[in-house]
Amino acid sequence: MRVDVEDLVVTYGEVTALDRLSFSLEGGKIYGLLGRNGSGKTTLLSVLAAFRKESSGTVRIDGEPVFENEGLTSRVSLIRDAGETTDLGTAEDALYFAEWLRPHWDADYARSLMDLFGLTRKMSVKGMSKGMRSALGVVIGLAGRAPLTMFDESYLGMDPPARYAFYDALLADYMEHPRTIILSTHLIEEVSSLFEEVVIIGRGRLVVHEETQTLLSRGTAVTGPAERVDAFTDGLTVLGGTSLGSTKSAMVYGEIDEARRGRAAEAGLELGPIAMQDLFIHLTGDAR
Ligand SMILES: Nc1ncnc2c1ncn2[C@@H]1O[C@H](COP(=O)(O)OP(=O)(O)OP(=O)(O)O)[C@@H](O)[C@H]1O
Repeated sequence: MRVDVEDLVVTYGEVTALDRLSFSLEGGKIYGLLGRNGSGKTTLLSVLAAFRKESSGTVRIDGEPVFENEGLTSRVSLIRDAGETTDLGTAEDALYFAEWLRPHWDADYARSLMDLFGLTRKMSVKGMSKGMRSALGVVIGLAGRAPLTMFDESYLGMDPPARYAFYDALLADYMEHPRTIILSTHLIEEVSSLFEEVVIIGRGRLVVHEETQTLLSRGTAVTGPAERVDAFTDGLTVLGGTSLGSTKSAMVYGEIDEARRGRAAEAGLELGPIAMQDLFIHLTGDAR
């Protein structure tokens, strides 16, 4: 599903959570939504899911306004950090409700995901651990197959094996049933390989919206003898670096053109990729 956000403002009393935010997602991809604490990610996803009304600006999904649009309710799913369920009833009740709400619900798939995460239908939601609740939310989010499915740090409560099982399941199911998926996360390195595009927000504003590969191509690790690395990176934007003996590795932000690449090779320097997390820290460092 296509998502268009234009000049979106959301305020809570004196606090401006989203500040004239604009971007468009063409849909049919897995998107990463990144931002530091309080940057507005949850607020944005809540508006996209029609849980919250915009103060001003417009939000459209497949060209339709979102708020109080009943036609979109079954097609848009937001799984929040504590899962999508209330405290009441059992896992079975939660699955039953999700099946009722989601026209694309796949009951067999839900069953296999419950097994994967070690959940049983008779468990009371109230008695579940944080990780189990998150896993139940993930089951509901995946098996619902909503054309726009959003996970708001929904899997943070899960332990690493469960999280990796979620990433694998998500990718496999997305390949079979392509849809628009937005993942908000702080675990950037764990999930960044899933993202086709990344949206980074800071202080309620857009910092970057880019294809993942394009964003990653902006960062380069320059490694070699310390004094040659320093000479090569002089005048470039250096994000940070590490040294081991006389060898140094510096992280550079910005395009390195062919001529410079040639000079690096002549100087015996190695050029390699840097992690998305490092780019994120650089891009959002003072954007709180
Ligand atoms: N219900 C609320 N009432 C008042 N202020 C709120 C409310 N919800 C969010 N805010 C404020 O809006 C801003 C954006 O918060 P939001 O939860 O959307 O950010 P976030 O990027 O999801 O943060 P985090 O990564 O910490 O979960 C913050 O300044 C926050 O304090």
